[in-house]
Amino acid sequence: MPGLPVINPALALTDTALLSEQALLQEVWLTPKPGLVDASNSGAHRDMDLPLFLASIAAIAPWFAQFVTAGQQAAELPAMQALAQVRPVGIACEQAMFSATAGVNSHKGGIFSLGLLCFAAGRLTQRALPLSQASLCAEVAALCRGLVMRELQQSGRQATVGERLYQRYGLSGARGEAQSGFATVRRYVLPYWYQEQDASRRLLAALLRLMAVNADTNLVSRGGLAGLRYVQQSARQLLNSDWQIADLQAMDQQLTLRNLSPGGSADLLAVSMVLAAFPA
Ligand SMILES: CC(C)(COP(=O)(O)OP(=O)(O)OC[C@H]1O[C@@H](n2cnc3c(N)ncnc32)[C@H](O)[C@@H]1O)[C@@H](O)C(=O)NCCC(=O)NCCS
Ligand SMILES: Nc1ncnc2c1ncn2[C@@H]1O[C@H](COP(=O)(O)OP(=O)(O)OP(=O)(O)O)[C@@H](O)[C@H]1O
Repeated sequence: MPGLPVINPALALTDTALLSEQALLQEVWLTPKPGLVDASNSGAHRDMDLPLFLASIAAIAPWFAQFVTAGQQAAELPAMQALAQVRPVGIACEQAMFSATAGVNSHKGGIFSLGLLCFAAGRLTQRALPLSQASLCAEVAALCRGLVMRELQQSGRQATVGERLYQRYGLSGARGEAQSGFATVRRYVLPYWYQEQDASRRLLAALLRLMAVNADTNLVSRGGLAGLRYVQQSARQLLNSDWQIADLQAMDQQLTLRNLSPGGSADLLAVSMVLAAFPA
């Protein structure tokens, strides 16, 4: 696939920030992705395309090292207090994204999840602890302990999509997934990572696995619970078959027609790519 950058395994143990940037690049170039922005089309999106995503990634990329540094600086704080140290960095990074995209939300979810991973990596390395899928996910879970209760259950706020969908359906979205230590990624994606030999097919299979199970608030905000169910069932059907690229292209058309975009699963695909670079 033209333009698809490849993660250099030699970086895996040393640079979570660089891995995060490469994961975002790989995610957006990966084609065909149902309903999402990719190299062929903008899926269900009318306000975004590949050049906008590349501009957004260029704006976000320098922040990943800031998340790692913030983690190193907050290494000695108890996990529950450390989250407050990373949030201003996350918000500044979101602002850099919105400046680069003229106000379009291209990567809010990705910034949140990858920012937490980078912050966790900084905290662990500063304490001379080994980086692994298990240690990174446990650290993110510890950082986010109580987040869903504080920000979604108790606050009662309905300012963002995620806050509204929690009040309405009890979906905890990106916060819930982080608080669980990326349980969806650990349970449904990483164990099957090397089942596919071809790099691009491996990523597409991982995306299908995510779409089959993830309670993606992007899908619910665009198509209600029926939209979420539709995507989960379509992905499950493909996973139970000998799926080919043409099947993903057909699914792309169906999701685009229905205005459905699994943005949360795209974010978790990037998280999966970063984690897959580390030992279990
Ligand atoms: C928590 C955030 C994502 C709030 O957004 P919101 O309330 O709309 O939440 P919601 O979960 O619905 O979705 C946000 C985005 O996450 C992604 N997402 C949706 N569902 C899921 C899911 N199940 N799992 C993972 N990601 C998901 C989508 O891309 C979506 O657009 C975030 O914007 C925030 O609080 N930002 C402040 C910066 C910050 O705290 N950073 C800390 C670490 S960097
Ligand atoms: N390739 C991709 N294509 C589309 N969305 C993606 C992609 N990769 C990640 N995402 C995630 O999807 C989210 C954007 O989804 P969406 O545009 O549906 O949200 P929104 O802007 O809140 O809603 P709307 O467009 O309905 O106003 C981003 O936060 C981003 O993290």
